[in-house]
Amino acid sequence: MAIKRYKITVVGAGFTGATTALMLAQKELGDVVLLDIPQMENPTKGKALDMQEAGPVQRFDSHIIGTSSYEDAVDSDIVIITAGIARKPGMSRDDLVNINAGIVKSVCENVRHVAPESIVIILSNPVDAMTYAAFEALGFPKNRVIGQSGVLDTARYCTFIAQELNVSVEDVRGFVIGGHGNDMVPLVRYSSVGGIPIDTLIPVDRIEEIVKRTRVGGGEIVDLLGNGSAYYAPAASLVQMTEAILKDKKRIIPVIALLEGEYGYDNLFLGVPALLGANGIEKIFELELTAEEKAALDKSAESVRGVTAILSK
Ligand SMILES: NC(=O)C1=CN([C@@H]2O[C@H](COP(=O)(O)OP(=O)(O)OC[C@H]3O[C@@H](n4cnc5c(N)ncnc54)[C@H](O)[C@@H]3O)[C@@H](O)[C@H]2O)C=CC1
Ligand SMILES: O=C([O-])CC(=O)C(=O)O
Repeated sequence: MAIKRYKITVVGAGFTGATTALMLAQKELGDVVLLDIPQMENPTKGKALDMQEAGPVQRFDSHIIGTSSYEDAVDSDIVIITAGIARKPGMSRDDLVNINAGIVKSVCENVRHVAPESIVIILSNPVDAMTYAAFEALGFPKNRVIGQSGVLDTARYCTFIAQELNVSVEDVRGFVIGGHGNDMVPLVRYSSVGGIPIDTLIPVDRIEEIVKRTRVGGGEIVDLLGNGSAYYAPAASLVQMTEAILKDKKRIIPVIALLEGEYGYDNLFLGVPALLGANGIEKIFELELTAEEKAALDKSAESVRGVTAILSK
């Protein structure tokens, strides 16, 4: 019986990339290729070897290698792109657009050649625009180019709801859609705890606080860290998306997808609820929105469109 070992390449071996690689191995989702620039080859090899040596203790058999050669990424099933600069306190994600667009495009040129059948997940910021840049550079069908923001933003939102009510995070459900910026749209009406709508459990002013804190959740961590941005929850989010695809789980989670008319937007990558399975994005769900929710989404879409437009300048 031939059992396939999946190959997952993580480009960028910094905080998010290295954490993702370890979490992927811990879950034995496949063999992991951790890839960074030639100047970082030895540290990348060192991180990979260190992770590999956790295998006997944590009982995983995934192979992890560190490299700067795209030859090692040949025929990857999934490629996760975390390459790029992270923001520092006082910066917005959008400030990274020019430098990270160059990096993401050059990474995608390589990925296109060595792993033409792969499904690519982008993390680099500003991630909505970077997913657009990746889509153009890869030339892959839209179902195979996916950005990560909604899993993370929803995780933050659910964390705050669970803390507010002192209940298990396992029972909290919610959705954050829109762009990965301060205009993102946590959908209170679609949020529940143990099936009970949160607006019957939490006072309006407290819900507003939770929504506000979610919107600046990345900035809260940036300010605390002082010299970089979040990586544990972002890595966990990438791993959840990878697992949904490799196990063909048909999970419904918010991801950044190319919209071609959905929600009234065209030619725009934006966070929306989607079905993730073996073919990547298998379906986009169009939720019914109130006028207020749609206005909030329009505002978020507008700011993503503004940053994405910088790419063609
Ligand atoms: N979408 C999201 O929800 C999130 C996005 N991010 C973004 O992810 C990116 C990475 O963040 P961190 O890992 O914390 O940064 P980091 O600075 O720790 O790591 C970035 C790595 O990318 C590498 N790199 C740069 N150019 C490269 C190239 N051409 N090819 C391969 N590797 C290259 C660097 O050498 C470095 O090791 C940032 O842009 C950050 O803003 C971070 C967290 C969440
Ligand atoms: O805030 C940042 O720059 C990193 C990120 O996207 C997040 O943690 O949400």
